[in-house]
Amino acid sequence: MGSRLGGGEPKAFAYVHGRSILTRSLETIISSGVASTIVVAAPEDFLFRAREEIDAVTKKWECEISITAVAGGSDRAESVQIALKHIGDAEYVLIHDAARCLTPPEVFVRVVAAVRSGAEAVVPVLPMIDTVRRAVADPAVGAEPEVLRGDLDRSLLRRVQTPQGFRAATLVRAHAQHRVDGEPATDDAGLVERLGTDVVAVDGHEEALKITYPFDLILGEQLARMHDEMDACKAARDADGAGSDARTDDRGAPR
Ligand SMILES: C[C@](O)(CO)[C@H](O)COP(=O)(O)O
Repeated sequence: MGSRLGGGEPKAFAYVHGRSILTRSLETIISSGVASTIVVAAPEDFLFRAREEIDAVTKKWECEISITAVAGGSDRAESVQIALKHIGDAEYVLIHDAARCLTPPEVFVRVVAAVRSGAEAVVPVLPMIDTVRRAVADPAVGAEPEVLRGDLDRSLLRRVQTPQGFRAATLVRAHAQHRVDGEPATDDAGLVERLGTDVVAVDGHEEALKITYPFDLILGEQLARMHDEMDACKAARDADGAGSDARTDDRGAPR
């Protein structure tokens, strides 16, 4: 729902330099060339809107891959479980946060290469750059204020992004287990890890930021503007130069 972003509607429909977060995510996935089927899990009341955006993207890209929208569940895990019922007999599946709509296509390609070469679960990661400490309630005063106890060794910690890639059967098994144990989880790779399966890390990308708070939207807007302007410059150059591919921009997007 994107309540942390504010704005009163699901964040997938917030605009980032003229295109919605959902549209930008779909376009990136299409341009990465890795997907044969895309399933969008959207809040039930916004399914119509999601389908309108899907239709527009499909038309713009003359896209032949199947893109469907399904009503999501009450939380992230339930939405993924519902979406997994719509992937047909796919051998591999990627789970992506629409909110990471500026993820460069190369990250999708890296994740898919790793699952194709045998990893059961793959996540893009970045190093920790801040000092990280554990917060505990101050026993002297109750829950607030919290006090900090002990450094965590940041060289051993990673910031985990999406798309997260899986052998489909492994992810289905992880979610079946989750339905039984009910342990909270903030991502899919965490569920797979609970099966005792290794999760492999590949390089993530700073531009794959998760648009969560209003500040992220400001940052995303600037990044998107920069990319869109670069694409427009390239288009203009291509249009000037005979013989070059003037039909697509830097990311391969149709004009
Ligand atoms: C999956 C994720 O993006 C990995 O960092 C993150 O856990 C999603 O968190 P959210 O609270 O569901 O946005």
